[in-house]
Amino acid sequence: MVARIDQLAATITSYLDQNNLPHPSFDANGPITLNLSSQAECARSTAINALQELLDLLQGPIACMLPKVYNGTSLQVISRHDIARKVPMEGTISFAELAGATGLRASDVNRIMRFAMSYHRLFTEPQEGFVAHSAGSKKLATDDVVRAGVGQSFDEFYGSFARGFALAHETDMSMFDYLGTQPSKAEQFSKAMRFYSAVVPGYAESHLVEGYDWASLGTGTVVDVGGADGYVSRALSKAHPRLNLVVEDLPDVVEAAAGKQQQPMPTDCRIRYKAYNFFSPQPVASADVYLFR
Ligand SMILES: C[S@@+](CC[C@H](N)C(=O)[O-])C[C@H]1O[C@@H](n2cnc3c(N)ncnc32)[C@H](O)[C@@H]1O
Repeated sequence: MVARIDQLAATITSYLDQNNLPHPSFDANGPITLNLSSQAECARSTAINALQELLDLLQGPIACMLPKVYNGTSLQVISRHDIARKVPMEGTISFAELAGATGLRASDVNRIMRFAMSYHRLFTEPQEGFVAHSAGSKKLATDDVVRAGVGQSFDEFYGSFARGFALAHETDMSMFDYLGTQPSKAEQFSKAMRFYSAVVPGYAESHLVEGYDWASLGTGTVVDVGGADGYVSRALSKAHPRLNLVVEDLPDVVEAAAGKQQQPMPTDCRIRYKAYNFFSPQPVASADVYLFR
């Protein structure tokens, strides 16, 4: 399959070269479309299908079942605050200036923009802390039809997921309040979180456990905010038994989790459970880490 993709890419490249057309690029001055002949266009769509199949094969059958639209928050924010038009056509603007222009916090702007850069290939960061356009973000800034399409998809449709849940379930409650009234659905939600971490490779808690220098915290305190039944904290505690862990979640979840803790735990495990609503002030002051995932 890879040889076939190579061959198709060569067909496209040779058409572009022969016709003096720009090669695909996310650079701010890169082409938005390739203007291919019907034969080269056929090579392009065949290559895309083959690459998609290769990607699916490498990601495996579970990833093929998962929705692709959960990661729309950065596009929602970019659209709602018209960020593409706040970035200059030439040159850069700092994250801090973008924060000032949008009224958002600089740390939020930083995370949202970097996510859009890596996931959607919108904007670039040519110098640390400074944003410039990519081909996609420049198009978003200059084409009101593209802006409308992104706004409709991510500010209107994506933004109504929460209310959509309430309508679908004929309730005025938020999803988590609703789950609190439906034990079997709450159990499904809790298992679904295990599904993501145990079955979907990129979400495994091992990345969190192995990706940070937890040992440097010694007997420090880690608060696992919205920690569900504490499976992430248990994995952390297993690898770093000296850590003190506090799992915080809504009362129903904590109650159910505490019930499960009758199962044997490692004797040196230091995990406490605390009922807490994260829209209220944090009750555990001065922890070393507040974990939110
Ligand atoms: C997406 S799950 C993530 C669970 C876990 N942190 C993980 O990494 O799998 C979100 C968690 O936040 C909890 N949660 C939702 N609203 C909350 C609130 N207002 N206060 C505290 N926890 C909340 C849910 O009960 C759920 O366990």
